[in-house]
Formats: sequence, C-alpha cells, structure tokens
Amino acid sequence: MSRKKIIAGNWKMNMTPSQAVKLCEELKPLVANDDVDVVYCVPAIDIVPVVEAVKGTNVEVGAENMYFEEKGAYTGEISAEMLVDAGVKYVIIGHSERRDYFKECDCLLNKKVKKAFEAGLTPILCCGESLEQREMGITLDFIRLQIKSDLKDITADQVKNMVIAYEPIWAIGTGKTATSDQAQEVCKAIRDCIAEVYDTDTAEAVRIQYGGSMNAGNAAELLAKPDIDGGLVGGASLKADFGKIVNYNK
Ligand SMILES: O=C(CO)COP(=O)(O)O
Repeated sequence: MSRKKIIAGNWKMNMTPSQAVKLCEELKPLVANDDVDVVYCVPAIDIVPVVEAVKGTNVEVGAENMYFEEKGAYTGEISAEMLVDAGVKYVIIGHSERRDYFKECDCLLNKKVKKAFEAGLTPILCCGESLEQREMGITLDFIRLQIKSDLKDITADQVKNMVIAYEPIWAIGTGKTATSDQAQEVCKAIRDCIAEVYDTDTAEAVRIQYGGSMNAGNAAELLAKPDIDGGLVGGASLKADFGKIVNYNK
C-alpha cells in the first residue's frame, strides 16, 4: 500500500498572531506540493488567523493540544468542537513536552484521542523514549506500552485514519537527529504493534511520522525509509527550510 506522506509543522509556543500570518505568506509559494499532505499545527491564539491565511492553499491547520470535555468550567482549555468550528483538521496529542511539563498521562491522552475522533479531528499521537530509556535498551518495549495505553478502545477504522508521530525525546530541539535506521526501526516496531493489536490492513494504513531535529538536510533520507510516512517538524517549520522538507522529493 502506498501511504501519502504527511509533513506537519509543530510551531510550539512561537509566533504571535501577526507573525503567524506573515509566516504563512512567506511559506505559501514554498510549500506547494500536492504529493504530500501539509499541516501547520499552531498555537491556539493563531488558529483563526492562520485558517484564514491558508485559505485556497494545500495547507491544513492543526492544533497543538485540546481538552476532552465538550464544554464547561475548564478554565484555559479548548474543546475539540471549538477547533472543528474554527476550521482545524488535525490535533497533536501527547507531545512529550505536554507529557513532561504538563504531566499528561496515558489515561488522559486516551480520552483526548477518543474525543478527537468523536469530533471529526485527525489526531497526531506522539510517542517516544527518553535518552535514559534508549540507553537502558527498553525503547521498543516502552513505545509499545505507550501506544497500547493511548489507543485503548480506539477502533481499527479510527487507527487507519490517524497519524502516529515517533519523536525520540533526546532528538527534540537538540540538533541530534535519530539516524534514519534508528527512526525506521522504531517506526516499524510501531507498525508491528498496530498489526498485533489490530490487523495488517490497519497497520498498513496508519501513517507514522518521525520528529526530532528534522531539517532540510536530513529529511529526504528519513522519508525514504519504508515505515516513515512523514515528519513532525519543530524548529525548521518556522522558516523557509520547511518548504525544502515539504519538497524533499523534488
Ligand atoms: O518536537 C518536535 C515536533 O513536534 C521536534 O522539534 P524539533 O524539530 O525542533 O527538534
């Protein structure tokens, strides 16, 4: 099966609304590539202006987080329904920065994944090991555990339509990219885990991204690997380099 590549930028806590609109304008001519799905996952306050700024282009907009409740007394949170109404199509769930700094656990993330599907959003579920776990040799076991807990009670049809991002924590923002072989090994293990929990059709359909210091220089090699279906790009998504990553195949 050939899976369409998906290149998503994760802007993290960068770009004021006016800077966001300017960046969209700058990137517009650089990210036109119909062979891949292009997504900007942006801070909540940038969603409305960015949806407007990318209208009529090949770019879809994603959120970086959401809450699982529909509405009510949850000060500071944003619901899936709000995102959908604003024109958002994707939502990052379980980024390691949220797991670490904001103590989001598998049980909460599982609720968020369920809610995202219920609302019609495509979740980009992140997983990844710490340097300590890698050095202890428990990377694959840990990631299988994360995936199984976060996807508890999620159906095969839902998994087929979601995105999983493998982001080794030691490679995020450090300039230390996983080698393409290391990234392929874990992405394949994730696919094998999906095949084991669901079936091979589901495993063949789910798109698995690599994230962690992906840039214009290393994207093509990573994206050439059979189980790497895209990238979740942090730092390099905020500059013209993102266009080079999106056009890695040109
Ligand atoms: O965390 C990431 C994307 O979600 C990766 O960030 P960097 O590309 O800056 O390493």
